[in-house]
Amino acid sequence: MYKLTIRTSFAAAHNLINYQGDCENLHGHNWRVELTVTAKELDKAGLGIDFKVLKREAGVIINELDHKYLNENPVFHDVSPSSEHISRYLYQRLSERLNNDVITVDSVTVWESDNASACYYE
Ligand SMILES: Nc1nc2c(c(=O)[nH]1)N=C([C@H](O)[C@H](O)COP(=O)(O)OP(=O)(O)OP(=O)(O)O)CN2
Ligand SMILES: [Zn+2]
Repeated sequence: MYKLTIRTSFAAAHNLINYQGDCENLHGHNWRVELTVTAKELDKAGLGIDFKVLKREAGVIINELDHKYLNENPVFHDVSPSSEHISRYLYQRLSERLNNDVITVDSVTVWESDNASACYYE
């Protein structure tokens, strides 16, 4: 088995809901996202999956969040747009697009600062 990881990022605004403190107010982050997939086997070029494909597929989903107010996204209407929920959302969307007989999304880690991240995996 192989684990492959790509990194990307997006900038967005949010406010936590059902939270008491500064973060209930509108503010923003430059979130960094790490996507890790497992590959059962390699192709003839020695690749589990081309990093270009991972970046492209992650980009499709990330672009929907980039420079947006996350609380306005229907996904986060009833769910606070915490790093935990963002990582779970990205995991689910990317699993739909990438999982096949060879490739499985392993985890999505979302960093909201240099020192704080949330990782979702199943
Ligand atoms: N488990 C989580 N905790 C917090 C989340 C989260 O998504 N998951 N989010 C926040 C807020 O988004 C907030 O913006 C972060 O605030 P804070 O930790 O205070 O970040 P700062 O960059 O301001 O760091 P400090 O140096 O601690 O001021 C909060 N918690
Ligand atoms: Zn925040």
